[in-house]
Amino acid sequence: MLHDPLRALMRGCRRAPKQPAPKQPAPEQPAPEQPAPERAAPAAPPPAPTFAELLPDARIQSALHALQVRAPTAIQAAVIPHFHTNDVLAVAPTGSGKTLCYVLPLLTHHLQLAQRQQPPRCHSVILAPTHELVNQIARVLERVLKLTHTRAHVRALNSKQALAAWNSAPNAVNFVIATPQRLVAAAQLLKSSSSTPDFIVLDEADELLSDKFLPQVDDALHVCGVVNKANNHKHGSQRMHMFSATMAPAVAHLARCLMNDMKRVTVGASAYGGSFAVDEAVKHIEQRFVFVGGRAEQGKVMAVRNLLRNGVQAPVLLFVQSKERAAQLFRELLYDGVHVDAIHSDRTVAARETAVQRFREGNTWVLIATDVLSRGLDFLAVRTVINYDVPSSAAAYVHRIGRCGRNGRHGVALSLFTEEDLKLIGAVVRVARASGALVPEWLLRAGGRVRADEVRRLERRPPKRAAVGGPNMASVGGGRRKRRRVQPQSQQQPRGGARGGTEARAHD
Ligand SMILES: Nc1ncnc2c1ncn2[C@@H]1O[C@H](COP(=O)(O)OP(=O)(O)OP(=O)(O)O)[C@@H](O)[C@H]1O
Repeated sequence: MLHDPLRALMRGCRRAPKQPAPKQPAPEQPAPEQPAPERAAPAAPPPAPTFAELLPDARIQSALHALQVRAPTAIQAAVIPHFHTNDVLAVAPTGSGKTLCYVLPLLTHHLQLAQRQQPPRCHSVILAPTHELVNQIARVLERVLKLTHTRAHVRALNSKQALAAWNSAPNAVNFVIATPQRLVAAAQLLKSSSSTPDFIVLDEADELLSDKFLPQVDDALHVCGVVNKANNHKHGSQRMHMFSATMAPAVAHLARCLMNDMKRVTVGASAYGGSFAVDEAVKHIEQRFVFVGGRAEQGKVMAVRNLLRNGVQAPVLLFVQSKERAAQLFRELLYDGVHVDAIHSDRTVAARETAVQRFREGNTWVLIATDVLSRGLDFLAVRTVINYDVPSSAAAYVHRIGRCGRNGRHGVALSLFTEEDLKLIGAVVRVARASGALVPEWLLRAGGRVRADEVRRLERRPPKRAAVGGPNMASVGGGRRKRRRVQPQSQQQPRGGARGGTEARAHD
């Protein structure tokens, strides 16, 4: 259901009617004696701007040097020049550096305010859909701030505890990074820290503007003073920027309604009428589809066991459809002695943070996750993504596989499927094909075409699946089976020296 103020905004935001194409005058015939005009050589594309041109501040230059970030990526080169003058809707592949697209200009703004010796206030709000992404953005921002030797107050509002900590010490902040729900809960604190922020950034914007988050985002934008609930008018003085690797046309339309002087920037040839920036994204990702037979659950567990024993390179991110299935699969793999952990919305924020941290450090080889982890997280070392359950939308597929093959590294994305998945896999294999993957013809033919309303229904309510494992599996055996050790292949020793020494822990 669309929240009222945003619905009202959308009503007021009609597409401009299509103008009939102006009539072209009939081309003049060249006189017979005249030679045909020579075709002008196509103009060479302008050279890509450098960071020194985009962000001339010497402190930022030296921070980028320390980070070994030498040249802007295509999306950075396209977005940064417009950051202060337009609202930007940026769609670019996973792993293409969208975070620095906004972190660096926001830092420039902070440096300029500091130079003018303005009293400290909250000038920038960044919204992201998950705790983990809020943490990651805060980490990137704090790292760059440190490297520029700049004083700034950053608040990452990703949990009740973080909110309580701000409440107990309500100091001024400059940057707030939050999930929409936490930002709304911090409304009073934010008000005392700023009249209205100058910049609002929506990372993973299409997720934030989906039905799941829209009411919260609506309230959060109201808190930021973007949308005035009394008259549903947008304030003109702020800049709002939105980023994602996927952007369905309907969401782009809603985004447009919320923005002023909008500039849309898309990097990478897009598929599905501009909904996905995929081709560039997955150039480094080998996409494979593995049929695991008709007996769905047993076949899948066995396939995962075989893959972990014989072929895949750790660290592995393994995506499942629901938190229940994450817990079930966790138990199965735990009994195999795999260094496994699971992360999903039923776990506490602290447990989720520990799971992410241990995975980053190489102590966990296989991290089982629901889609809470599919967006935005930058695990540079991840070699393999396994879709244990076929995602319920092509957008989810793009984000999931984008967790590997980042920043030019090689990655492998394996999707397991059964006969039951053929309906779901149609959209996925078509996106895979559009992004250059070799998809067998029979699979393209077998994968069903699903109507748009059915796709939306599946996104809201994914198909029912039998429990992970099935008969004779550990989950049924109640833990009486002996634990076995499975060593996933890895060219790279997990960092932290924990190979073989760290026990996976049961959380569920
Ligand atoms: N100009 C650059 N040169 C080299 N590396 C870069 C550059 N910009 C960003 N990176 C690195 O690329 C990686 C991916 O960046 P980032 O997480 O911002 O991608 P993203 O586009 O937000 O991806 P996603 O859509 O999955 O969220 C990060 O490790 C980041 O440090």
